[in-house]
Amino acid sequence: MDCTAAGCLPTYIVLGAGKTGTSSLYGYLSGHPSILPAVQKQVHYYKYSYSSGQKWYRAQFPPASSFSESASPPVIATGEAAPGYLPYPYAAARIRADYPSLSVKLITSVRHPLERAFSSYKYTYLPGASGKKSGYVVPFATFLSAELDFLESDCLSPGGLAELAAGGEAYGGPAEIRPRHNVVQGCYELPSASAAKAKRAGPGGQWAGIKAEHPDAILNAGAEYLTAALVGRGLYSYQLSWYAGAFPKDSLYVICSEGLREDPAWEMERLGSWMGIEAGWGDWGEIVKVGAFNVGGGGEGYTKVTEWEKAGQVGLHDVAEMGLGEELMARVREVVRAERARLNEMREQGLFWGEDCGWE
Ligand SMILES: Nc1ncnc2c1ncn2[C@@H]1O[C@H](COP(=O)(O)OS(=O)(=O)O)[C@@H](OP(=O)(O)O)[C@H]1O
Repeated sequence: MDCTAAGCLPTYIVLGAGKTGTSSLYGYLSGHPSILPAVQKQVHYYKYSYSSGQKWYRAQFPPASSFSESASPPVIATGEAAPGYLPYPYAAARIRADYPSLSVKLITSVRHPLERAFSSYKYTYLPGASGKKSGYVVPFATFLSAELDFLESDCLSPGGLAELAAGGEAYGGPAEIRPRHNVVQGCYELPSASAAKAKRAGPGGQWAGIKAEHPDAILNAGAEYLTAALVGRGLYSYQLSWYAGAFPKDSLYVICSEGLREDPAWEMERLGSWMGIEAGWGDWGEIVKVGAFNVGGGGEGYTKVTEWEKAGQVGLHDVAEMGLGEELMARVREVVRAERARLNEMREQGLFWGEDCGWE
């Protein structure tokens, strides 16, 4: 471990994309006797608090005296999970700069992009969840359709916003790991010259048609960073490619959130052994019995645990409830198929550990 008088750097970091099961992942890891939690799940250092400095960051984790390789069981790991790291290439560059020996273990969970999008949408816009602003509540299908148009025409097209925003100030990292696509920032967030160049208003360009038709549409309710890119955040492969470029192949572990729902003990055993946690040191089966974290979102939902019996089909929504017509559903499936194929291609190149998530 990298410890100084100021404290220890985490041995693992969960790179969240938002709404992909990271609260459970962090909750289970923190439940193991060989892994100590941070002072809070969402330290957010590499996104919001980098200017606080590394001394501050080290103080977010237990001191060196808390770890011992000779204890029984050994206590050898600590870490944090943040929903906002994966989509931002500057987070990859910052993490790399903080770990010159590239020794940190990077874990991310990916979830069926449609389920992820609906979870974000519900969390922010549905009555009760949003309730923050009054106005026209844009149906999920309308958001999706507008975003798919935008992805095709402006964002992912050759020379589009995602490419234009790769590198440059938004990134700020070394040239050799410069991303080829910066989807979330480039297409949804930067009020940049690149957006103007592509003749979009940006940010919010994906909503141009919705704004014109419904001037009272609620667009920026609450966690806008989660909802501006309902589909874009689920294009994990583009985001993972920065980490794959910045770290050795065996530093990255990708877990399917569907696996974490269906057989959490097995998933955690596999992940634990990749992290160097030996089988006899703790009982993952017992640890995951606690339930599922952050089901249905809400406030600081990442600390909320729902017993498995009450959680129902965690992370599986009724497609009928989403209100997508056949044509839109077919478009979504095409995007999901392409994303699954890109992830599998990276996996086959040995870029990260994990399995095909089997998304349809
Ligand atoms: N064990 C397990 N396996 C798979 N999926 C799970 C699990 N536990 C929680 N969840 C679902 O993950 C969603 C919350 O994700 P996050 O914790 O990453 O959200 S956040 O971005 O930190 O707010 C949230 O999805 P929704 O309920 O659809 O909102 C959780 O239900």
